[in-house]
Amino acid sequence: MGDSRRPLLCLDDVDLGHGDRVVLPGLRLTLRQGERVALLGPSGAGKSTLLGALRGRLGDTAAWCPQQHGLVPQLAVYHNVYMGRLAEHSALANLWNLVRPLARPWRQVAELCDALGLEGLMRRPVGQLSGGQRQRVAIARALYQQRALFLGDEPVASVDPHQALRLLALIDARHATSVIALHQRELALTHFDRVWGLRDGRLVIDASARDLTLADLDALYPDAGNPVASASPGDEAGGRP
Ligand SMILES: Nc1ncnc2c1ncn2[C@@H]1O[C@H](COP(=O)(O)OP(=O)(O)OP(=O)(O)O)[C@@H](O)[C@H]1O
Repeated sequence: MGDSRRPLLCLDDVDLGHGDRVVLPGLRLTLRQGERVALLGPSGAGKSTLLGALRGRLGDTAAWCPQQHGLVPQLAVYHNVYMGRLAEHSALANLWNLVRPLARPWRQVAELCDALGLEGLMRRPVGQLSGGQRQRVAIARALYQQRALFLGDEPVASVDPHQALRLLALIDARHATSVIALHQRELALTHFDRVWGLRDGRLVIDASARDLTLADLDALYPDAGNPVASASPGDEAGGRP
């Protein structure tokens, strides 16, 4: 299925990193239209580095949900979500909106907040929300951007497994193509079309999800054989057995 879809972006022997520091040398991969890709790998493997590079190349076609959320704690949920499209409005409209929210964006943000279980929190400063609620505000802001493609750096890391599924379904409903970093291996197999797996600076898995097993994904994690060490990422994500 993957190969028949139109390539949106191809990396062919590209070095990715930060300044002089190469993290992912000689990377080769193709992102295809309509494909949902799970990006897996241990901490420090280069998931954020790869997402940053995709984001740089895809530009305004991609909605972006960063790992650190980038929310302004003093501002209300509404204003944080509205920031997703700040650049589309004039400075005057943005200033006015800060004092007195504009009717149309308010309705659109309210709809998103309802869908994300944030109803009643539109006026609440983000600094007063729980970690899971902040995560959903960050997703709302990315959805509000209304782009064709979604790039997410662990957007479902701090929610329970049931909620993770709901959030991924919401992302899917609004974006045909997505690349999402996550630690929940089962979700990667059940919810995505393709898995990219990074380890030791290399893309060691680039395969259709239906051709992979949990054992294949376990091999990405150097501590997979050690129950104490391997329990921690899943416990944080709430999704590993
Ligand atoms: N701004 C930066 N400057 C230099 N090196 C960086 C920078 N950001 C990340 N790195 C390094 O690049 C490597 C890959 O980091 P990256 O954040 O891409 O990994 P990750 O897989 O997203 O990790 P995590 O799951 O912990 O978020 C790490 O060795 C990290 O120290």
